Amino acid sequence: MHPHGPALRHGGGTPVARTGANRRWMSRREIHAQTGTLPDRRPAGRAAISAPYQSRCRLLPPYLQTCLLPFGASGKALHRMGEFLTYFADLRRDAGRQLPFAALLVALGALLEGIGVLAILPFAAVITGTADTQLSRDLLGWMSQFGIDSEWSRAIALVGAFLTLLAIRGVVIWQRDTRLLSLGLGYVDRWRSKLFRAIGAADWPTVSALRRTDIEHAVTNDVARLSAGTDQLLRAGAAAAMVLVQLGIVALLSPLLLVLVGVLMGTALLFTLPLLRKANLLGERITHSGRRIHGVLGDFMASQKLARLNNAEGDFLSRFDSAVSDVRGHQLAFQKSQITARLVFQFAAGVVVLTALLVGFFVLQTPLSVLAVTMVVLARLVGPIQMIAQTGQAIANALPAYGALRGLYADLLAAAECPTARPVEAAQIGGPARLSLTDAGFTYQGQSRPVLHSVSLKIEPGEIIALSGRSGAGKTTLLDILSGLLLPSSGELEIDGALVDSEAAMRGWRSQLAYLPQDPFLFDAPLRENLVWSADNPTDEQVWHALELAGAAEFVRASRGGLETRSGERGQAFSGGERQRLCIARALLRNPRLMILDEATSALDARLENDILTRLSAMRDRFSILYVTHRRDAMIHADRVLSLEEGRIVSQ
Ligand SMILES: Nc1ncnc2c1ncn2[C@@H]1O[C@H](COP(=O)(O)OP(=O)(O)OP(=O)(O)O)[C@@H](O)[C@H]1O
Repeated sequence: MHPHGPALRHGGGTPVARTGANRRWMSRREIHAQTGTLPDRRPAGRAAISAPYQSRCRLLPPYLQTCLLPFGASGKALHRMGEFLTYFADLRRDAGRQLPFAALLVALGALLEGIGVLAILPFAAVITGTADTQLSRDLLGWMSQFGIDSEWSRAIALVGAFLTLLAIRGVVIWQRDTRLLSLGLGYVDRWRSKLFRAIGAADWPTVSALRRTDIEHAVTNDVARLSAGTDQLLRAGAAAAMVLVQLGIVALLSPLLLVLVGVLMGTALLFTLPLLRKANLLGERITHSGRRIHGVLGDFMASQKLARLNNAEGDFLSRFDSAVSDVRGHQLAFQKSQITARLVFQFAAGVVVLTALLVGFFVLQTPLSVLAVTMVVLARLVGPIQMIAQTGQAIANALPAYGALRGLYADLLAAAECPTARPVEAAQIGGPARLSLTDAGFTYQGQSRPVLHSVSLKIEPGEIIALSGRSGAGKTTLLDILSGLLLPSSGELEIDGALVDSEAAMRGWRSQLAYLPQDPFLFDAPLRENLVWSADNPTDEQVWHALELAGAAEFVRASRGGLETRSGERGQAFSGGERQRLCIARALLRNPRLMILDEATSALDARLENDILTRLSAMRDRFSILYVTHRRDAMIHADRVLSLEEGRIVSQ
């Protein structure tokens, strides 16, 4: 056995189920623990976010469902409540140990607000010279124990106490608000980061099936909506605490008033309940139309040149306008319903305040100072209660964004490659690889027709093999299997005698090879960054050497910035042939044991292609080479030429 064989076999991770390309490396129980949701048992290969996304949510506990159903709560409403509870539990879990402290600050802030309001009573007593409540009498008595008897000394003491209270309240509220803000921001940051990681960790069939613009929309728009909703929810939590304390004060002053206020406030809140469903529906539509905007924009940017050449900008523009106007329409409808709710509530609140005043004065004969405090309390309650009602709408509107994020995350986790796989560095092994593929078959997810049928292929160390075949014959699919991106649906891949049959082994194998796809890719970054990106800190000397071998040194030297030249978006600053040569240099810097070129020299003229293949062939003591080409001239460098036809190797 090859000394490095076990490294390919092991690396941790237990497959839960393994059926060719549809593998699961994390159990459903694990996924549930991380996301609060259970992924479908459907294969992960086609995990594109379907729109509208069917979020799978943990349902409400059965006892709650039983309680709510008689009140006409529909299945959809229960589903939405379940989704909200899942979101809330997720937020709570994420806040972790910060939560009790934040809750303490919220409670303290609310209490200080309440005490501040109650301080009006002794003030009123001092100003009017009458202590008409027990609280004022107690406080005045307590002050006279300390010799604070005169009106002036009482007023000064009260002003001093009030200012101190205000200062403490300021500090607590500042602490509370900054904590809540960082809780909310941290939560959405972690969502962004875990999505990003999950994309990186998901297997190739899943990731390649995702639409790039859907991912962009999820990581930007959906997360931004979740952020706005979370921020409002946390602030509403603080407001709710304040409302509770102030209602406590009303209860202290006059329990009957409390009942009155409670009944009328409840009625006002009920006005907003029907709007929740609408807010949720509009949220779903905003998510859907937002994705369309990203999709059209992505297609337009990717096909700029073609769109201009075909005068097709108008088509993109009308699709874009239609999606933008849809989003605007839904947002406008949502804002209108918020405005309606606000106005309805303000009207109801006016009725409450006036009723409380009239009932208190004429029916209950409440003392004037108590009535004054009650009015202050009620006036202060209107804002927070209104905010709580609006938060309900905002959350209902943001829940579809949360559902989309959670669903995408669950799909990605279900397709996660073994997270503990430790790839073996090529430099540690060295020397060209021996590769053996036996009876490999492959069928793409959702397709009935196999792309590859019983393909067997051996590459000896240092061997150079050319692969040709018609378009669609399955060449790229075969290369993806040989490079450990796809697991064959049947058959086996062995590297140096070790079976590549697990995610860990696939990751390990990928770190030992260099793969040059048909479309050479460069980031919008300096050339140096582009070249050393996947290598192990090469020196400038090594970088230039690789550039020489790839036939790229000359034009890099000639460019004004040298290695610091920016390559532009997707390498636009260089021609197709130059990009290919830069990518070959990057591949060489990886010290690969197998070099795979999928028509990676197709943009070069025959002389340059010949030149580069000659130089690569001279390095067969370092790596084996497998290259796809259709040019007869290019095949002369190969020891063997294979031809693939309809998924079968027909000549060797
Ligand atoms: N992700 C995918 N999902 C479903 N089918 C796919 C996928 N990728 C490729 N196919 C199908 O598999 C077949 C082989 O594709 P492949 O890209 O391997 O061919 P190829 O020989 O490399 O073609 P070309 O020379 O045109 O690049 C094609 O019929 C293609 O439609």
